[in-house]
Amino acid sequence: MKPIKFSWKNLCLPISCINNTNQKTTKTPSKERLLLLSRQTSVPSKVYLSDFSNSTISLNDFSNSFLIDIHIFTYEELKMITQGFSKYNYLGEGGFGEVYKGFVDDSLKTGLKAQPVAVKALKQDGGQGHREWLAEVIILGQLKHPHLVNLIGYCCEDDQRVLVYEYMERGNLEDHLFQKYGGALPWLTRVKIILGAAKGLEFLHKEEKPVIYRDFKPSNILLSWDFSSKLSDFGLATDGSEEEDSNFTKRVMGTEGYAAPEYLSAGDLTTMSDVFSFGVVLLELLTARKAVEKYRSQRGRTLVEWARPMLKDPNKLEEIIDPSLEGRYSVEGIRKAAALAYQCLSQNPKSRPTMTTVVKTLEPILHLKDIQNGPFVYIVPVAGVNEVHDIICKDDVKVVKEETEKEAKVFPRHLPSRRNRRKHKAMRSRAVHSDTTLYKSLGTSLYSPAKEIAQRNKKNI
Ligand SMILES: Nc1ncnc2c1ncn2[C@@H]1O[C@H](COP(=O)(O)OP(=O)(O)OP(=O)(O)O)[C@@H](O)[C@H]1O
Repeated sequence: MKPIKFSWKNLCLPISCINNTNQKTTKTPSKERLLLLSRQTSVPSKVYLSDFSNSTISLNDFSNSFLIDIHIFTYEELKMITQGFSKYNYLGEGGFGEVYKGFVDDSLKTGLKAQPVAVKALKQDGGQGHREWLAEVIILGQLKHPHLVNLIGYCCEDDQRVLVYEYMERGNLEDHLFQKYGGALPWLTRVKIILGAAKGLEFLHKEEKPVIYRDFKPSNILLSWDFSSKLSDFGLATDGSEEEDSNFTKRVMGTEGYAAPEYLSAGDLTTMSDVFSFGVVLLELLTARKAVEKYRSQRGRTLVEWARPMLKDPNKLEEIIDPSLEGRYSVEGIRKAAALAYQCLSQNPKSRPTMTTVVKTLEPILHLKDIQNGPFVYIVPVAGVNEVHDIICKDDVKVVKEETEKEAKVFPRHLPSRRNRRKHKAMRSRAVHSDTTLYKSLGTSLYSPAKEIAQRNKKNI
């Protein structure tokens, strides 16, 4: 069930639209600044969302010198690369509009790398969509980071507003976490995903004018082939420059179940609101339960209300952890992550950690080796060694050996029956493959990245 969304997408926004010449302008504070910027030829300055409010200046009016590597497409070009927005290229639909896969190369624009792209076309329902589109262009056009989805270009033609992003092979986290694709996400993959998203948020918060993302949730976390995560959907983000417009900042926008209590009750929007939403997503990753599940009784309606009291109690914690992990996780890692979620979900924004602290807390969890029934134990038994040998390296084998010896000492006489052994193997195999893949992608001491790159080039991924 889709959570209710309250945003510009369903509220009318009293902000000027670009190219809207009928707009009544009571003041034009930024017009001069924008004209000045447009004439700059050397080092481009940053522009902020407020530069466009109450202004009749459009993005097209100045040379986009402030945007980094952004291409301007015509609507015809986008139609061509998506084969006429064909249903075969359809990726999905959000509040902004429909998303289609396409392919670009330098025959379309000089210097454009050959790559698949995601083309997001604004619904033609007028109103707030322009502001969302503009926020994406202004913010993602100027901020580049490995954990923010890369904006490749845009189209602004008559009423058409379209965004072109790098294509993310594995879609969004929501579909993986809530099992649209089947199979549970392994523990280390979850940690890798949430750490990447945390780094994206940290980067936004550390900007000179901190960017508040405002819509942190699994469907806005996109995943690449190796489960690297990137934040997308900056339509609700604000760069803090709109503070003076109380109508704008006090209006509550976001997605039900993720918004911070002080923002919901008083409209107080700070970077700590994002930290609260981050805590909700971390909780979703630990429990594989949705932030809002309508079928629950009124008392425990939200995930936070239900789970937060159990996060600090090691005995109760086990009760809320995603059962499909089947115990294959680091107990220490789970405890640290749960304690972190607890802090992020504090009612008092001042008690929440900054995203820098969040990143520092999560990073070591990725390297904890106390994974129960983990991949290292699996690959030793007689059957199956050869089949996984190709995907492991020397150091893996060393760890495997140590783990096996440790196990043999602790449980010398309780070997599993033949039937159970087989069951065990089948249960583990999924995690073995995925977590070994993850170690590879992390480039830890367990894996040599050069080998992977050579393999990928061979497969032409
Ligand atoms: N860059 C991308 N690469 C691959 N798939 C994408 C990309 N951007 C969006 N999608 C897919 O397109 C669909 C719609 O995404 P979109 O971001 O518009 O909405 P949403 O985040 O699902 O919902 P909402 O707008 O309510 O937040 C989703 O299935 C998403 O995974």
